[in-house]
Amino acid sequence: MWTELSATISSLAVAFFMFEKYLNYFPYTIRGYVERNFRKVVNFVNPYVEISFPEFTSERLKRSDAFFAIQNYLSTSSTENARRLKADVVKDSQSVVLSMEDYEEVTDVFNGVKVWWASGKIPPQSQSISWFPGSEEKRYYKLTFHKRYREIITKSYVEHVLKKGKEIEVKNRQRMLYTNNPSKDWHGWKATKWGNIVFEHPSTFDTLALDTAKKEEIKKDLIKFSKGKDYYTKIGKAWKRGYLLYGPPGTGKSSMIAAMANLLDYDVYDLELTTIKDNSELRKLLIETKGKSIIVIEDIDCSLDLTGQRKKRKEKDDDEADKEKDPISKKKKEAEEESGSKVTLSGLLNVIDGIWSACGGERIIIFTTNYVDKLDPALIRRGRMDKHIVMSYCCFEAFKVLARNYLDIESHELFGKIEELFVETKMSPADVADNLMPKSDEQDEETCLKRLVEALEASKEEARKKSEEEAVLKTKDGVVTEG
Ligand SMILES: Nc1ncnc2c1ncn2[C@@H]1O[C@H](COP(=O)(O)OP(=O)(O)OP(=O)(O)O)[C@@H](O)[C@H]1O
Ligand SMILES: [Mg+2]
Repeated sequence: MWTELSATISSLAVAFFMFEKYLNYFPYTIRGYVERNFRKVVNFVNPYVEISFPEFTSERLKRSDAFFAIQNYLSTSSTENARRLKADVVKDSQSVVLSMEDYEEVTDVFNGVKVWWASGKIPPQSQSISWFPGSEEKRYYKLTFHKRYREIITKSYVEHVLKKGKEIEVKNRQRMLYTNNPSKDWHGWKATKWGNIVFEHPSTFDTLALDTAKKEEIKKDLIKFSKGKDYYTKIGKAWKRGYLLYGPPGTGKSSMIAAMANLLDYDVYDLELTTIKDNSELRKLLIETKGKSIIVIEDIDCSLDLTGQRKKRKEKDDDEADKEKDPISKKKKEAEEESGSKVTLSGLLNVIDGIWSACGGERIIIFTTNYVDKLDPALIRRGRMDKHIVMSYCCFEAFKVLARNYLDIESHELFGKIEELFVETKMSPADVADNLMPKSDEQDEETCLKRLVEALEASKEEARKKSEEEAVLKTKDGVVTEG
């Protein structure tokens, strides 16, 4: 009896295999009918359940996130099992990610339950000629398991696969630096609002010359934020954080942004406000940004006249009536409006923490400026710009980081003199770095350090002269007023 039963099962398996394989050769009109009835018979004896995950969801153009998560998940297990693999080169040709070829099958075990994954594709139904090769093919993954484990597989296993797949995607993804395209280029074939290139800035917190305690504080703040999804939900706040970086030129504001992106593995969106026409365009741009990203507006004080906008508007209202009457000033006003950006302070505030800002989550917004006093207080209040970081002139501790990075030295006899000079002189880390950098093979550390000492002394002398001149001017002023 057993022999007979096993023979029946194997013939059924063979029949099923043949059926699946040759189904496509049936005439299209009767294919559905044959398949339906055959499946009825098979389902009666087949104890296995199948779930398929198609590449495209119902909206034809949107690729399914689940499909990619599964692809990534299977890339780890399939490399050991599958015989035919596909290779994808990621991270600037540095590593290869392998995934299953079409019609391959691999097994996986979850909590002692065995499942089968197979990949396949449905060939195009129509014989149309397409500009995009392969665009009509519909690929899918098929998960097969015993119906006894339906509960555990549909509830826990699928969730586990999607989660792990997303984690792998984050690890493998190439980070991007985006910048907004002018809105006149937003239309047409394949037009996108953001242009992108691979983000490869080498700056890290280790190479950043900054007070150690401050560096650690910023790092902790960033890591706490990146892990804070549940916390932000609990307190009812959008998962985003604003940083304001301010300080004189060359003090490392841009380098700090790159270091932050490298620490958290985030993409960077460099937002150029001057090319955005109005508030609604600004909002559209923001909606198109992805999570795990840093949105940067550099030199916010120069980007737009956001500083005095509120005040100006008030003044404007007063003499609006007079100007409207004058045709020349009306024309001028129109021309100004056409050429310039109409992004307003309130538009920007809305984007940072209005109702729209919550779309997506896990975003850091950074403003940089050289003149913090010029900014409207509303723009930088806590809650909008949660953390204000001042980047100041180089101190001795910051110098030691630069000396280690640029010259590979921890100490030198000139360090004592340099420490003294730093107390009295203001020099940006960019200038210090420039002096420390050997300009030819002949220049050793001694030469570079001496050059720095000379530069510091020159700067000290200059500062002394300047303060003397100011003192003279002040006394003169005093004499004049008294006189
Ligand atoms: N704190 C720093 N640590 C390490 N390198 C620095 C630091 N500050 C400046 N540099 C060096 O100086 C160069 C200029 O720095 P960066 O562009 O970050 O300055 P910035 O503050 O953004 O200046 P700006 O206000 O003009 O935009 C960088 O290439 C970097 O090598
Ligand atoms: Mg900069």
